[in-house]
This record gives sequence, C-alpha cells and structure tokens, in this order.
Amino acid sequence: MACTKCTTALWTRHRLGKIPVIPDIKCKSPEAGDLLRGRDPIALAKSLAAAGAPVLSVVTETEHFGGSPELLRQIAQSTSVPILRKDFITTREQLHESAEIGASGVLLIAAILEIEQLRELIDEAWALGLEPLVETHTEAEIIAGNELMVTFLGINNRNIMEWEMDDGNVNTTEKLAGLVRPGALLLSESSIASPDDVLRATAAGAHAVLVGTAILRAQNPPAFYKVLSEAGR
Ligand SMILES: O=P(O)(O)OC[C@@H](O)[C@@H](O)c1c[nH]c2ccccc12
Repeated sequence: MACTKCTTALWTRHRLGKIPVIPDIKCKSPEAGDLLRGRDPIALAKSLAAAGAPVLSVVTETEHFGGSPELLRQIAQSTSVPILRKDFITTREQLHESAEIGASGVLLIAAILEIEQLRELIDEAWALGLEPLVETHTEAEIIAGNELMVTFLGINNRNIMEWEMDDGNVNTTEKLAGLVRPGALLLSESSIASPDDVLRATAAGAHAVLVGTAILRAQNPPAFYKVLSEAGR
C-alpha cells in the first residue's frame, strides 16, 4: 500500500477550509545564518506539532543547512506527525536511509535530477513507503512533473540552485501554479513571511504552504505558526 500520510493530512486540513502550513525545521541557512539561536530543534518541532502542524519538514543537509539524518530520527521519534525529509536526494541509498530514520515523505528536487532519474526515485520512494514531493521552480520542471503524474508537487519560490541567496517571491507561485495538473496537491515553498503571503499563495492555487525562516525567526514560533495558519480568518 502506498504511503500517503503527508498528503492525506494536508488534504484533510484543506477540505475543512483551513490552510495547511508545514513548518520547516532548518538549523541554519546560507541567507539567514543561525536559525536555532541556542534552541533545541526537537523541542521546537514538538511545539509546532502541538500548535497544529499537519506535517513537519526537517532539512537534513548538513553543510549549508546544519541538519542531519540523526536530527530527523529524533524528531520522528518524539512526535506522531508525518515527517518530510528535505535534502538533496539523488540516490536510492538516500531513500533507504530516509525510510530507516522514520521519514514519511521525501523531497525530490527536479532541478538536480534527470527526468529518468526522477522517475526511478519516485517509484523507489513509493516502494519504500515514502511519499515523494517533487520540487519545481520553472515551467519546464512543472511540465515534467505533470508527465510523471506527480501527486504532490512543490513550487519553490526561491532558486535552490543559488542556495537560497536569491530573493524569493510568491510571484513565482502566482506565475506557475496554473500549469500544475489538476489533482496534484500543490505546495508553495520558501520566502513566505506573513499571512498576506499565505493568502497570495493559496489564492494562486496552492493547497498548502511550507514556511521555514519566518517561523524560526519569530519571537514565539508556535504563536506565529498559528497566525499563519489562520490567515484570512
Ligand atoms: O526558509 P524559507 O524561505 O521559508 O524556505 C523553506 C524551504 O522552502 C527551504 O528551506 C527549502 C526548499 N527546498 C529546499 C531543499 C533543500 C533545503 C532547503 C529547502
């Protein structure tokens, strides 16, 4: 049986008329620097799950983002919310590792994969009980995703190939959302910082949004999480 824990939790929230917001636990970033400021990422993840997050995303890449597979394992063990692994996955071994550390979903970045490689990793992810999220940033990548009948598709508002040093903007979602095949769950990712950004992304057609930096920079992350998820109410 295919594991659809991530999208099931997101669709459920969406059908209730709420905006599903996925917090992204990222220890540091090339643009923002240290994002933890001495806080415990596991406690932070738990507080965001308690604030109502339907899914948690954990960046496990070490060099640029300060994460690790071990961090994801510990977060997965301390909450019952499905966990999405964000990393630069290019091999089957990384998918096996993702399943082993307790991820429910995995990010596959279209920009770093050949289409055949993407197809193989999508199939392998499903076979391992992992739900693939295909991340795109261009029209061509969305068209490739549609051809592969992707069920969970992300539009990254930033260009990940620039290590998030570019100014991301929800404009990217506004420009590209209409190209995504109907039926896919569309996630708008990156540079979402206010309830207004959340509303722009959802008005453009995103079913859910993923927010890292703005939540981690907030004075009170769970309180700010709630402000974002109640945008427009
Ligand atoms: O911090 P932001 O701007 O809210 O962005 C979160 C997320 O989209 C970003 O961390 C991200 C998107 N794709 C990635 C791939 C790998 C690592 C990180 C990412």
